[in-house]
Amino acid sequence: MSSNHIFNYHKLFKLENGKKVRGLQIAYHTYGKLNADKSNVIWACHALTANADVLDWWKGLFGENSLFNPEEHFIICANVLGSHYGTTNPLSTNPVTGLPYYLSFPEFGIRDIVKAHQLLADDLGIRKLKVLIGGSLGGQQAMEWAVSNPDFTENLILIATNAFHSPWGIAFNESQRLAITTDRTFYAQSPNGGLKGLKAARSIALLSYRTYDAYVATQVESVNEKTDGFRASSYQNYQGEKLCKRFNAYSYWYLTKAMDSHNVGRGRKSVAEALQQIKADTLVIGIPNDLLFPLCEQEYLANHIPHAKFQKLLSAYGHDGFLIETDELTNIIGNFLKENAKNKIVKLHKTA
Ligand SMILES: CC(=O)SCCNC(=O)CCNC(=O)[C@H](O)C(C)(C)COP(=O)(O)OP(=O)(O)OC[C@H]1O[C@@H](n2cnc3c(N)ncnc32)[C@H](O)[C@@H]1OP(=O)(O)O
Ligand SMILES: N[C@@H](CCO)C(=O)O
Repeated sequence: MSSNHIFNYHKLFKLENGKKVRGLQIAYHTYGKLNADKSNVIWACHALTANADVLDWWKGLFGENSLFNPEEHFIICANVLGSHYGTTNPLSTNPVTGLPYYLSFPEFGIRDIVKAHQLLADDLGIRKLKVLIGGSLGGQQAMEWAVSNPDFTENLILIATNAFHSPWGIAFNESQRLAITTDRTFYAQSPNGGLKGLKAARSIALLSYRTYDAYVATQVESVNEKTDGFRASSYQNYQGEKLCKRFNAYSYWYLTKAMDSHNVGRGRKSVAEALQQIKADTLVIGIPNDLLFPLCEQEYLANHIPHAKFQKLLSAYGHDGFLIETDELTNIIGNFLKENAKNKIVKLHKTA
């Protein structure tokens, strides 16, 4: 049902900052079949440390018998530039030197990720998306794509994301990079370089992805006698180690930089004017207790994207709720898509 592929781009890939990537490779998954009129494409953009296998990390929303299912839809998810999961990244071999890039990898931004995915879409002959969806860094990509190519997407779903990364978000990312650079092995430039730092970085990041209540619900002690060895401590260690087993510090470094530089207003008249370029029917979803991407950021999006709808997603988890609350997301997004389809039929009848 799922197939994973590699797209090779044979020309030089020019980044927003003028630097170039030679031999760009994009790892992507597809599920289901493209229908005859190519009107069933769902494109999912992944967040910071996920991969192209959206049926794995977003199960419940994506999968057999789910809202986005391969029986009905042609689902595409591509691994982002700089990530650990198959797309060109700092551990890839630089064709010019014959050596891995590590810290010589060029800095890139959300626009470069989107530009790469547009090349992939063009190569696949995809002219229109039925749905473009993403949360967090995935939402930043989906938004940038809908701004830079407004006719490409029919329905846009933006979850727990923002129009430009906030000083608060940048400060969290910088703290994580500081943790990585205290690990001197980061500069040794080997595949395992900086892993102790990465462990600390993930521990810091989790504090922004979760909530006080989530820690109380899962990590509270059952006895009063403890003075050390707390569950919450072992949880932070475990989560840090878990990421180190599946990711690398260099990709993490560059991807947090890409998130920092996200700003749909750069090089355009303003952030508001950029958002007004969006033509897709848009649903913005915010999580009220999201510490990292607070609700005011999604309210701003909904107020500036033409005719956007806004919905709250309740979650005890905070920001990471967008990956976890798939039943509620199914309800909210399913209703939005049904309503849109109904309105389009009514419009067609009126104009007929
Ligand atoms: C190739 C790949 O593997 S990609 C993996 C997919 N990852 C992604 O897509 C990135 C996005 N995903 C995520 O960020 C996360 O997976 C989320 C937000 C969806 C869920 O987070 P999780 O870490 O799975 O859930 P949660 O915070 O409840 O932690 C549960 C884990 O912590 C462990 N744990 C819980 N409490 C403690 C504790 N006190 N001490 C030690 N370990 C603990 C559990 O045993 C469990 O371990 P497991 O993951 O090995 O089963
Ligand atoms: N938990 C997400 C980041 C939060 O958007 C990830 O690891 O990709």
